Amino acid sequence: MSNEQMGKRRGLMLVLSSPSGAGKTTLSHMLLNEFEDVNLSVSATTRKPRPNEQEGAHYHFKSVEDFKGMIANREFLEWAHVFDKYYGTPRADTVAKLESGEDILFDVDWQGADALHDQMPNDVVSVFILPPSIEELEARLAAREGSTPEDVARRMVDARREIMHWRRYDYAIVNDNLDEAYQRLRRILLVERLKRLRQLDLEDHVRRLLGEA
Ligand SMILES: Nc1nc2c(ncn2[C@@H]2O[C@H](COP(=O)(O)OP(=O)(O)O)[C@@H](O)[C@H]2O)c(=O)[nH]1
Ligand SMILES: Nc1ncnc2c1ncn2[C@@H]1O[C@H](COP(=O)(O)OP(=O)(O)O)[C@@H](O)[C@H]1O
Repeated sequence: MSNEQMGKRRGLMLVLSSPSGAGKTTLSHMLLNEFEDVNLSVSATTRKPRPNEQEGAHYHFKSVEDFKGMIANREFLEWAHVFDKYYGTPRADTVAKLESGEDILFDVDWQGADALHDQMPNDVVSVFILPPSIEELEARLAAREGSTPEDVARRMVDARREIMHWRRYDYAIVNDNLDEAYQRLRRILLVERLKRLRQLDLEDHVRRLLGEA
């Protein structure tokens, strides 16, 4: 069985975190463009859909009552109350996607990353994206469309707080040269797919090797 003929595999949960401005969105888009079997996690939320948003594509839209019922039934891997709305990662959807061999990309802060790891320790692969320097991080934030000096200053305070948690992650990538950083990210994905526990055909393969089938 060569790598190209790799059999059925269990998907993985690729959890990316970074301080705002370090390049997480840019790197995520590159990965989603290259790999059609990697998709962004679809959260549930109590906020109203915007005109261009479709149920199940961007979010699963829920009433507050339904969302609270789902919390009580432990239907979320993790959830949070943000800007007066609820957001959460549905457990059953996530497990079904992993079982169908799909990789799921999560763009969450360190607390979300921790919660996902607690619930799914064998499925989460976590990566922290670091900026090359504090000056460069500030320059990237300032260069973003619509950013104000107050906004940049606030994000820089938040950035230091987020960076302090970098040791919790399996991998860290310094996003200096974008192409180099992306190559590292895709190598992490490709090698993690080869983990023994994710190659679901191996048990049968080895049984056949040993003449036990
Ligand atoms: N814990 C948690 N936070 C989430 C989830 N989905 C979105 N968020 C957070 O909710 C906030 C709003 O999400 P965002 O995508 O920026 O905005 P929206 O699409 O305008 O609602 C951000 O801080 C996200 O990190 C989720 O499934 N779990
Ligand atoms: N390696 C890089 N070199 C230079 N600019 C970058 C690099 N990576 C990202 N950027 C730019 O920095 C800004 C912030 O990146 P973005 O992906 O939006 O960050 P985040 O999602 O972490 O907040 C964007 O304008 C993006 O084009």
